[in-house]
Amino acid sequence: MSSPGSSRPTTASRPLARALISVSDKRGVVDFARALEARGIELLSTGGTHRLLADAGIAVTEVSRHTGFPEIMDGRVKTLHPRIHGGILGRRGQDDEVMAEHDIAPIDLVVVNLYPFEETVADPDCSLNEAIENIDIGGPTMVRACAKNNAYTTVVVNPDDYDRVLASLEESKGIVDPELRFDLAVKAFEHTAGYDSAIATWLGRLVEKRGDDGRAPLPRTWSTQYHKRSQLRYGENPHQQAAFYTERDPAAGSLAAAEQLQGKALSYNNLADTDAALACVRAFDDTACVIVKHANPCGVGISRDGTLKSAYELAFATDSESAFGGIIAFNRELDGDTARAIVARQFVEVIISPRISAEAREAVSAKKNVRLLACGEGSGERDGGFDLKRVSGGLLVQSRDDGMVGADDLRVMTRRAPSEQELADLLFAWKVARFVKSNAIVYARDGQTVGVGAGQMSRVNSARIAAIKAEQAGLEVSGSVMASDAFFPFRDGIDNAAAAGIRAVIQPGGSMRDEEVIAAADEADIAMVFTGMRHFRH
Ligand SMILES: NC(=O)c1ncn([C@@H]2O[C@H](COP(=O)(O)O)[C@@H](O)[C@H]2O)c1NC=O
Repeated sequence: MSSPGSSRPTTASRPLARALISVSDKRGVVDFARALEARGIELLSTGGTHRLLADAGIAVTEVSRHTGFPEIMDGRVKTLHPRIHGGILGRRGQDDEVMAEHDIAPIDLVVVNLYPFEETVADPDCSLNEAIENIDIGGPTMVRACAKNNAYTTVVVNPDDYDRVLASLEESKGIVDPELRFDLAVKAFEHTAGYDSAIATWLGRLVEKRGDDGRAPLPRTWSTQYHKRSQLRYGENPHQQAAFYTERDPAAGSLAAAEQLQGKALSYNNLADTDAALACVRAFDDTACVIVKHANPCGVGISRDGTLKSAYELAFATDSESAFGGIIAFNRELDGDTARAIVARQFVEVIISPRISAEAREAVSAKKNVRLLACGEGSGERDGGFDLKRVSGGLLVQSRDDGMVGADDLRVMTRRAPSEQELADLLFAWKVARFVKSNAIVYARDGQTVGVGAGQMSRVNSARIAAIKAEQAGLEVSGSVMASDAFFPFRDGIDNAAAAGIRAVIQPGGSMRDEEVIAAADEADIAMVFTGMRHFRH
């Protein structure tokens, strides 16, 4: 660990003599306080924490007794007193005289965690008053003071760190190691920064105008906190620096919550592509497999016989060339049969699945470099999630594209309505198209992608590429359906599809030339439905 541009404080400390404990999250605090007491450390504490410790038989002095000033205003003022803050902030050796003059006893350890603001406002019915009352003032003030004075004092904001502090006290004869004090101080500033950003974000929504759609407005300032999970070898390219940051408590089923069971360290591109694969496979209720290459699905399959292997084989068959070195995602437990089929057939960078069977683990272990991830069950997302995109000098923020359409949302625009099978294929192709970079064209049949055309500047070219892919794979376009992530600006897209034998089309509609496009479909006896929803993905 190194701190740029500064030397690490190593000021010699006296043994820790006095601690102040004031916690909302009371997990583990009784045992911790008891261990401090056993070391002869004097304990001070605020109302609720004091009651808990005293009831447990621990010798503890109430802060109000220590300051000679009662807790007032329903706890709004408890620790905001010079005898507390002077005791925390005094520079040992330098401020001793002034401390003695004002009868301020040094406080060497501050154990504080804050009012649960985020948990409180997570309730959609939380009132402004409730939110305001859950803004902790005294806690962050002590935390910041103690973190600032870490040359002499120790601050603990997370119960998970109690053991580290006790171990250090044990090792260094009652003095907390300076490296640990500094680490805990930085953690404390991160903690208060995250706390304040949560407050600013929640309140920052209230000062912005609610849109016509009735949705809660985006906050005035964007300041979400992410925590460094791992330093990556490099970014998208070897000359780029990179790291993986995650939410404090990632949702179950998310990439950030996934456990890596084997394989090389995940790279930046592995993480980005795995996220794309996971998002796509999660869109399916049926047993599905998605293979992603360079952020686009190159093959998607829905099991025809209930086995995961069948889903994988269909996905692989769409574009076996691109699947080489790809990312494979499943929405069911990875079983031994499927794992064996993968490792026997192809080079794969990452396999991710909610759960991995012991047999599958054994099969993949033959290829020790393959990264095997279990992400757990769950949607992987929390409501109200946003996509962020850096632009020069700014940040674009949008709510996630989680718009779904079902059979009832579709408008049949052509003389011929899709058959039941065509309708199922259309909905499948539409789900896949949502995860393909624009312009996206997906040909599909019987729960299998037949060809995927991604990321082209012209929709017609995406359609051509999808056809080329199908031809290369030896899959029949004739009789398939086509999904387009956005409307067809001209009838040529439909004319080409008709020439290739496409039987049904799903697209948002909304072009100036929709009538021409519909006429082209009618001329070819193609059934076409409009979703009324676009899925651009840039
Ligand atoms: N007002 C104060 O002076 C004050 N001092 C400490 N607190 C908070 O009071 C909580 C603990 O309260 P109690 O020990 O009464 O359960 C902690 O989350 C702590 O951060 C305060 N509360 C809010 O600001």
